[in-house]
This record gives sequence, C-alpha cells and structure tokens, in this order.
Amino acid sequence: MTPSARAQAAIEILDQVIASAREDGPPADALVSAYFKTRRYAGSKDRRAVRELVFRAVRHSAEVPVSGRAALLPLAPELFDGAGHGPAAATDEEPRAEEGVVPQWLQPLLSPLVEGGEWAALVERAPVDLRANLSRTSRDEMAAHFAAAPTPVSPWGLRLPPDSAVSADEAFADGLVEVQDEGSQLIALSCDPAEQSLMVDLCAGAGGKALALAAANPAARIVACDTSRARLSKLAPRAERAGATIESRLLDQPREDEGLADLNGLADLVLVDAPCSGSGTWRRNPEGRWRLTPERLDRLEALQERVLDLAAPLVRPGGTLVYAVCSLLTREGRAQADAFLSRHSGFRAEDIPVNVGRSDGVGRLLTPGHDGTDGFFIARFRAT
Ligand SMILES: C[S@@+](CC[C@H](N)C(=O)[O-])C[C@H]1O[C@@H](n2cnc3c(N)ncnc32)[C@H](O)[C@@H]1O
Repeated sequence: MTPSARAQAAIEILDQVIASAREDGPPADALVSAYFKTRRYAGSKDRRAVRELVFRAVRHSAEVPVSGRAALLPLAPELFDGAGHGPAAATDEEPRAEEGVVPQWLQPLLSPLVEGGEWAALVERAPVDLRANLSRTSRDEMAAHFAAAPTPVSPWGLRLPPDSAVSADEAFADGLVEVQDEGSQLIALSCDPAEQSLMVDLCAGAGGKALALAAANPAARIVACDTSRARLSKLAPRAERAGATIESRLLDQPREDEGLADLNGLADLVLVDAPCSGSGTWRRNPEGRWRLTPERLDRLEALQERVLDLAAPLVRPGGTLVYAVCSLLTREGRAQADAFLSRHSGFRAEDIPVNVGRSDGVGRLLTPGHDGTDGFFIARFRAT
C-alpha cells in the first residue's frame, strides 16, 4: 500500500472508531483487526503503519472528531494530496481535530491534584508492566528472563517498553508472569493479602487483582465475584495457568446480595475494584475519552455507590474494605469514599500500607505523571 492508501485506510477505520465510541460498540483495536480480516492484500508492515496512524489520531484529540478525515488531517496533511487510492485533497475550510488531552466537560471534574503540567502524561504510550507470580518464581528470575527492570514500588513488578509482546513468551504461557500495570499491583498490595484468610474480590472481572491476591497468599480462600459472565469466564483459564485456586461466583443483578448472603460478616478483606470512567487509563485506552458521556458517568457513579453498599455487610468486625477506581475524577474517588463513610458509620478510613501517590481526601491518588502508573484512586476502610 502507498502511504496515502494507508492514510485512507486509517480514515475509514477512524470513522468506525468514532461511530463505535458513540454507540458503545467494539474498541479501536478490534475494529483495526476486523478491517484487515477482509483486506488480505495488506501486508504486516501496512497493518502496523495503519494501526499506528489510527492510534496517533485517537491520542491527538480529546474531543470526538467530526470524522476520520478530520481526525487524521492535522497529523499527516501531506498525505491528503488526492493521489491514487489516497484521501481526496484537503481544503482550507474543512474541519481539523484540535490537539487536546482532557475533554472540556471533564476538566472541572478532574482531581485538582492533576494539574495541567501532568496532562500530557495521561495519553503518552504506557510501558508494559509484568507481575512476577511469586508463588512460582522470583522477580529476579523473571527480570533476567525478560531483560526487564524492576518497577519502582511494587515488589512483584517488572517494566518493559511500550508495545512489548509478551503473550507468546513461554514464561507467560507457564503462568510465571501476568501483564499488569504497577498501579493495579499496588491495589492488590493495599489489601495486605498475606494477612488475610478470606478475601472477596467483589468486582473481579477477568480476575487481574484476584490473581495477584492469590499469588501473594496461596493459602487464602479467595472468592471472585462479578455480574458479567463474559468477563468472569476468563478467570478460570488464567487461574489454571498461574496455578492459583480461586472460587468464582457469578452474581445476578439486581439480586447480588442473595448470591453473597453466605459471606455476610465473614470476609477479612473485601476488594471493590469498581466499574468507572477509566479516566486513569487513557494512556492505554485513549478512545475512552470519546466514549464517556455525562449520562454514562452518572450511571457509573450510582453503580460505585451500589457495589460499596453490597460490600459493607460482607466485612467481618475488624476486617477491611479496599475501594479502588482507575479514575482521576473526584466524583468517583475522593467524593465516593467520603459518601461511603457518611452512609456507613461502622467504618473508619485508614492509610493504605503502600507508600505511593498523593493524599486525596481519605484515600490516595496515583497518576501517570507523578507515579508512572495508570491513574487510580485507592481508599481503605476498617470495620469497627
Ligand atoms: C474495573 S472492572 C474490574 C477489573 C478487575 N478487578 C481486574 O483486576 O481485572 C469492574 C467490574 O465490575 C463489574 N460489575 C459491575 N456491576 C457489578 C455489580 N453490581 N456487582 C459486581 N460486579 C459488578 C463489571 O462487570 C466489571 O467487570
């Protein structure tokens, strides 16, 4: 493919990415793969180049561009020359996506700790972090195997350059490592897993945090719950690969409490890794900015409140609840933690046992610019 034919392909994919963001459809990665499934003439270099153009355009623009053309034009104007299979020649009047990081409507909602100087880091390409599975290997062994540096804070973490391919490596296939951002590892560490006998991961998804808890304390009973069958079904093969024993439990919305009744008052630790805007993970998922709307944010906030209220009765007296969101929005972090404490007088906030991030109300905020991790809010509550 010529450079301008690649640009035309990127425009077509970007049109789909924009529509999919509006309709909450498949992610950009899936759309790129699907596009090339029916275009066998494109070689691997073409695919890589087109993918790179698509993601550069997504990173470039905070607001949803009006079209794929508008998204790409500011990045590669020289390719809009009307040649061959390329895009039609550009005019001075046609729209161009403006460069930006945080969508206008979200700017007042960001935690004030995330000042303008940090914004660029929110969409920079992220490194690939690994978590060494210490129930099976040591971090040093994996550092040598991958020629990787240790992550700054997590004792389990290793850091590789952006886009490093790991899933074909034998150490990955043997369950010796998982791909996991250091911030996610620090959430598991905030649970103090070695000290707990019964841990409930209430929003376990595909089990990233539950696997980290199991690796840190293989003798503990871990119950991983979620309302999504599709996500939870990914946990069993991952646990098998890691050699971990984790019970998974599919909850029935809106009767989650019935599925949890046998755990009432028994958990040493409940982790609520709540559904959220994902505003802390734009560096891995920059189109997340295009998907979020005020209505979606309202729904997520209500869901966070709901899962926190489902979690509270599970904690035994003296036990711990850890609340985490991969969000930098005050509403989902600090304000949600304050609201929890005002609804549940039987809990008090305490420090997380990991020295990282900055104080944000009763919790801590980790950011790409300050901590080199994805953005997270983490709070820890003790049942009195
Ligand atoms: C941030 S994700 C969890 C990520 C996961 N802990 C990990 O480490 O990979 C939030 C999860 O909450 C789940 N969820 C949404 N509503 C829920 C509910 N009412 N009860 C339990 N889980 C819920 C979603 O299906 C989603 O998998």
